[in-house]
Amino acid sequence: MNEKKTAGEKAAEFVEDGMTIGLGTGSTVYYTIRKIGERVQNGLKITGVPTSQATAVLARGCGIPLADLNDTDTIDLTIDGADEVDPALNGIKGGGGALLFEKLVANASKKNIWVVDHSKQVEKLGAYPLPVEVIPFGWKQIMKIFEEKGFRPVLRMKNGQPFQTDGGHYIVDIRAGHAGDMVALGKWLDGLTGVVEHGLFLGTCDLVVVGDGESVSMREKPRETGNRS
Ligand SMILES: O=C(CO)[C@H](O)[C@H](O)COP(=O)(O)O
Repeated sequence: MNEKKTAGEKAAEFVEDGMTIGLGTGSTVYYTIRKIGERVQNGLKITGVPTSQATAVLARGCGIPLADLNDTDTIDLTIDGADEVDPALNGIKGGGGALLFEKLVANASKKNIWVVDHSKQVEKLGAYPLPVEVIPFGWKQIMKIFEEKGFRPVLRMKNGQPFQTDGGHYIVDIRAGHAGDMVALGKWLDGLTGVVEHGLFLGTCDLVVVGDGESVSMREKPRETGNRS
């Protein structure tokens, strides 16, 4: 069973006529976008706000009308993937390198749904390398800081060159498993000069749709979960 497909397609059912929809990036939300595209061909009227160039190309190919985030007042719903999700629906994102635009779109959205296969569910965040988006100037200085903290940083590469995000930045993947307090880690990263964004999405996700074997399950954010960061 293709769990990414079942989860991705299920989430497309939450899209309603007239909505502005944030379109995430990755191989799971791919199926959501394809399904939304089918519904658009059958008369559904929505506007999509893409979180990456790759998603814009995909959505355009599916016939979904698009708008830039700057030309959008409110996003009703964003559907996106994730690399790890804990029981409180906090997560790590950015495995595909689109974390900055994904977080901007997510923060502008009334509701956020994540689509994942069952392997993405974890008790505790941090086994997955945490992507940190940094400016190219002086990136080695930031690597040094991460090394001193024991985060074992790795500059993400593509075809022998540093991977470049759609925003023109680099990504350093760090091992944050031992950090424990992810809220404190997120705040520390937010305060580091040269760091543009990080892949900790805390309090962002309202509902996760999980492909699990033959079935799909859904979990809502527990009420006590705090603010987005
Ligand atoms: O954050 C992301 C891209 O920046 C993706 O949503 C995340 O990496 C999950 O991708 P996939 O569905 O391909 O496993």
